[in-house]
Amino acid sequence: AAAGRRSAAVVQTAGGTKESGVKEAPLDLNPPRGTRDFFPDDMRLRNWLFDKWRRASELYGFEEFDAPVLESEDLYIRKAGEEVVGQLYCFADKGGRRVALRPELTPSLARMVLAKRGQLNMPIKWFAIPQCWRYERMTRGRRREHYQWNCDIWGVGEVTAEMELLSCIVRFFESVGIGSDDVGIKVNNRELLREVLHKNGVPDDRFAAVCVLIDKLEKVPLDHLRDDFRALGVEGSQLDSIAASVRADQTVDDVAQLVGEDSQAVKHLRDVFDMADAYGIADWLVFDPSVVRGLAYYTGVVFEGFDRAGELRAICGGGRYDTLLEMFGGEPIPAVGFGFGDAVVVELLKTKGLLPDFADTSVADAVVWPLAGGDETSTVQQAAGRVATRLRQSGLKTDVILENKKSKWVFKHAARVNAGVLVVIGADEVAGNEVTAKRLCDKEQQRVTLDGTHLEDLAAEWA
Ligand SMILES: Nc1ccc(Br)nc1
Repeated sequence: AAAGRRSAAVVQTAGGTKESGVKEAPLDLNPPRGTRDFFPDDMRLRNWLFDKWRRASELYGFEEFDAPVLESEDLYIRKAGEEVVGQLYCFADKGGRRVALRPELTPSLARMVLAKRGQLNMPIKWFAIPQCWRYERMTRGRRREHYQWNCDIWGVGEVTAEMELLSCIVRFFESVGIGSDDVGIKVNNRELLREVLHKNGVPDDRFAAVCVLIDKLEKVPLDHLRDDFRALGVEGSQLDSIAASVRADQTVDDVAQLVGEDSQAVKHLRDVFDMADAYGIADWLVFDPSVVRGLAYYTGVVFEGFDRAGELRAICGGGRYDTLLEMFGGEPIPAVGFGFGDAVVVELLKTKGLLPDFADTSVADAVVWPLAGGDETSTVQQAAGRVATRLRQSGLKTDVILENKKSKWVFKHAARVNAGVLVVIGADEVAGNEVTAKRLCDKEQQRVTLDGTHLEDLAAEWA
């Protein structure tokens, strides 16, 4: 790569060529297009968000797992015209194998479940926070990677699984100060659409592709999609009837009239809303028959978190996908899950003034300062190493001044890392097996012997 950057001025000389000096093309200091660097301040926010996601997951009894960021491309080859497949970050590796950076986690989870089939204690309730990728033409300048919290329940066909996931999402929102006035969760059931397609004579093998197109109706007018629907054999009054059935301004009763009150789809939907009170999430849920989500493999209840101000893209989304294993040649296992990206929720927190303040983050409890620079530099630096080790072994986050620094710099550094105590080690202190501990909030100080654990106790008290 370095060679690739060099534009060697090659001079033809008698008997051959030689590099006559190399003009280094400037290294591009930006991260690759569509990706992000996480400097410490960025990392503090990311860790804060991931910790909130982890706490919500563990509160609901989910176990953490992960899978490779790189998967066989075969895992994502689906024919329903999904954007996530059209933007696959895929390539041939050096062995000529077709691989892809995962655009989502669910297919990896399905592969893992299939690999361990019969050996897993069902139901499984697993969560992960994978980095997921897409390759999108940068003309739209959107990101090519994001971190997406995933929770999935496998082995439960009952609506109770949906309730666990919906309430886990709500608990997360509440844990970061977001309420049901700020955010709602639209809930629908793809089974409704399947029944409407049956009534309109659309063969079942068109269901997934029709759902992907219906999902686009949220952003694209129906007339712009008529050709795509026609390609699926759905057109004219048939299409108009289907489009009317997914209009957002309908109640569950309205769609029950359309598909019949004895419809399983209606029953499952009513079950969700009937159970919402028990889970304390009734204020969050909104029936919206226009929500189908954009993934081909959803088969049942689907849901989508949204900001009620209507300023942001969907915050999270998920649904039931009972037949996914069939796509991988396995016997189906009922499953339901959601994905929750790290971008929109941070925008929401910003608009609500709910981003955490890390100004008081304690990077270090104690700073150890060897007064180096003179003939005794090595002596005081060794003493600093011993003292820092003792403080660290006692559990105190301890920073050491690693080179000869002036006092003003040291005190400014100690303040920047929000340390509570500065332990100063001069040559005379070393000789007396002592150090000077300074409490930084009020400059009180004590000469402390290194015998016993008094230093650790004092440092812990002053940290
Ligand atoms: N699937 C996916 C992957 C990466 C980003 Br950014 N958005 C969506």
